[in-house]
Amino acid sequence: MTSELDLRAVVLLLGAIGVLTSVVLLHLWRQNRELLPAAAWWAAGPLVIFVGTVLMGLRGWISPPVSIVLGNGCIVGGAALMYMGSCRFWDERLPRWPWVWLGVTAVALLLLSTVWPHYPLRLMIVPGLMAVVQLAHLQLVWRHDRSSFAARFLLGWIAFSAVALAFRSATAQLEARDADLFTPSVWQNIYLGSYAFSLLGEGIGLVLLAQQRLQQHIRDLATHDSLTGALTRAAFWDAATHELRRQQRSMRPAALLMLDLDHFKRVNDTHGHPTGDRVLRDFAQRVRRTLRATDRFGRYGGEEFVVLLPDTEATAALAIAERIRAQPCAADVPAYTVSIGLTAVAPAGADAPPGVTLEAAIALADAALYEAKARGRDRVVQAPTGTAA
Ligand SMILES: Nc1nc2c(ncn2[C@@H]2O[C@H](COP(=O)(O)OP(=O)(O)OP(=O)(O)O)[C@@H](O)[C@H]2O)c(=O)[nH]1
Repeated sequence: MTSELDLRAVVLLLGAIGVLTSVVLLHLWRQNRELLPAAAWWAAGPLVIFVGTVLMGLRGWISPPVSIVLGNGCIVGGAALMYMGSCRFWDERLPRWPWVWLGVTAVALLLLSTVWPHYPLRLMIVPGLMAVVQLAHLQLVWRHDRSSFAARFLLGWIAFSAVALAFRSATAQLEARDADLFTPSVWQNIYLGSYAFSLLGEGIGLVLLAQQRLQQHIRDLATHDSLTGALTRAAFWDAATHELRRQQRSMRPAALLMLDLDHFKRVNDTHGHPTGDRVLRDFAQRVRRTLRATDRFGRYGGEEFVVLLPDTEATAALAIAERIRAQPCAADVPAYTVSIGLTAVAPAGADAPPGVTLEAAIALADAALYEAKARGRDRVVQAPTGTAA
């Protein structure tokens, strides 16, 4: 088994896998620069690893410092770039000084090993350092996503490579001092084979992760209003109908709010349409700040919004509506006010009769909103209870 594999060819094959991965990731980045800046880092990683494998493949033809120090440096650096890509992907700070010191120490030890050849030492340092990078990467992905298929796939491959690298580092002392990367051994075959596979698996995992984010973005575009980020009318309708049925089945209360900015036409006419847009965005932020994650917030049309509050009694809903109304607006937009109509959607058998539909609830909240406008605006009006039939 030891002599059947040409290890130089395996190392170059590993680099070629890196290039393929890199081309796909680079393509993803070029198509979606704004959304996937991380893909540039991810693409750079395997490319740098490829350079490293070429430098190492040229061992014997180029000087040892270039082949050993730069080659190994590129391989560790490539893995670090992929890790940094994931930091960018989840908006985490890039790793700082401890990593620089670790890298500097490793380069110094590798330089030393070119004048004082000691293969086991080198073998301990390089896979050891890469295992540390992979463990950090593993921990990062684990913290952000361990439920999606893409993340699980990636986690599996990173874990596999971390184990292979740690194992190689731990068994380094079994090698002869004057051996080198291409000295055939069972461990070397297993190690290089595993690393090539894990690089491919990791690359596929990163592509899947990027694709998952793109899909999510497309889904968001279809269901969210691009100006305010609130659900579109159709998406709100679907979500709220589903939620309302659930509330009614489990006999829990809910409330519905219709919100309309006051004299919004005047804002547009006085300050211009772009300022009107900023007001709408500010208002949407104001509402979101007040709501819980389970509440549904949609743009019903123009400057009219709608909110469904599950598990909320009328008195609590009134307090929430008041909080939205009374919140100060941002300093960079003209002052504006809002009128809110509210209706309680009580469970069957309580205030409201069974089977209150979303349509009926909206009609009630809308009537209350009309009342709020008629009474002078900038206020919350609750629809009379027991009228949701
Ligand atoms: N800037 C901006 N304006 C919008 C948008 N959608 C609707 N509008 C404007 O919102 C205004 C709504 O005006 P009206 O329906 O008369 O209501 P209002 O002036 O708020 O008066 P009341 O509701 O009675 O207080 C119109 O001038 C629309 O052009 C938008 O996306 N951006």
